[in-house]
Amino acid sequence: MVLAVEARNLSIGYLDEDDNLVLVVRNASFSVEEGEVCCLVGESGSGKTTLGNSIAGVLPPYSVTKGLLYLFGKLVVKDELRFYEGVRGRLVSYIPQNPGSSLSPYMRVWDQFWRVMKAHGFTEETAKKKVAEILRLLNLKTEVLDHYPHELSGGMQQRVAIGLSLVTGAKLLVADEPTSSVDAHLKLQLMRLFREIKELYGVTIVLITHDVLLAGKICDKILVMYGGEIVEVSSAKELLENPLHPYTKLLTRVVPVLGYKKKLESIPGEPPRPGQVMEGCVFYERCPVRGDECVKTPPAQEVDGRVVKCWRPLIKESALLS
Ligand SMILES: Nc1ncnc2c1ncn2[C@@H]1O[C@H](COP(=O)(O)OP(=O)(O)OP(=O)(O)O)[C@@H](O)[C@H]1O
Repeated sequence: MVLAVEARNLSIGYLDEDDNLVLVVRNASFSVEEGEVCCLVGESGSGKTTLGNSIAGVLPPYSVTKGLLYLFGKLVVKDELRFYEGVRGRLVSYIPQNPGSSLSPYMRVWDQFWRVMKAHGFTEETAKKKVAEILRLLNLKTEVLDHYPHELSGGMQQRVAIGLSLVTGAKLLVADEPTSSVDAHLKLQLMRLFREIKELYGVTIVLITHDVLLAGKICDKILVMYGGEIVEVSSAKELLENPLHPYTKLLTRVVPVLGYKKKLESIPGEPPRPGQVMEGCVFYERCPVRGDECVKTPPAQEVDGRVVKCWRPLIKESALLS
């Protein structure tokens, strides 16, 4: 089994105006197998983008890293040292939050493909073939190649940007909230597209989303983040059918379901502030099943091949949560 991503005690932070280190990802240890579609889910500010950026090699230079990160066995983060040279584009491609805005407004679509592909050693003939294949997959007509991005709809721009991330042949795609700027119907289509991409090209995909139900529809594995920590890692099916962490359970109730009238609930209380020093469990303040032991930091424990960071995993449905 090849691991596309392996993180060991990875922490990431930024320096605040007083030069204090604010950790926004803490001690993340997880792996993503080659060919898996893995989603990072969690509320806004939980550290998903920062963790995704570390995998994609797009962390800002002023960020601070600790711990280890490997991509396909290649060490890319070793504490404060980073080794992304030759990795971005070749091993990993990044699709930003608003992919359309990553396109150059001054170049026709074909020129944008050609610029990238030329740099990766394609001839014009092989590039044209490859682009035609990718456009078919993305359900785009070849006419888009003659257009400037502003002449295309937002959804088309998004698919062009996804196409650009595929042409270099990277083995790992990281997409940050790729569905944030499209309507609910297109969301599912776009997420399914990622699955098709995985099936056709065998790439590993890391998707960042706050929508755990959407994640459940297309992912193999879900990592749930809360307050900078990974609190649960599970297969998508098991996580939705039987969430182990109380936070995961609550998270599945706050997302609207397309086509169903469902009363939405919110999770009472506020998530921790970035850098807030916490004793004990990171979810303590908002947890409906907390107990005395939760003032101590829970270890990441394995339950039936899943990982949960909680003293009181919901192995049985808790009466307090129903
Ligand atoms: N470049 C940066 N410089 C300083 N602080 C940052 C930077 N990027 C993110 N942060 C801070 O790190 C914390 C985690 O942010 P991050 O964007 O990783 O979370 P997220 O879960 O992806 O949230 P969202 O869904 O809103 O994007 C936030 O408090 C944010 O303000």
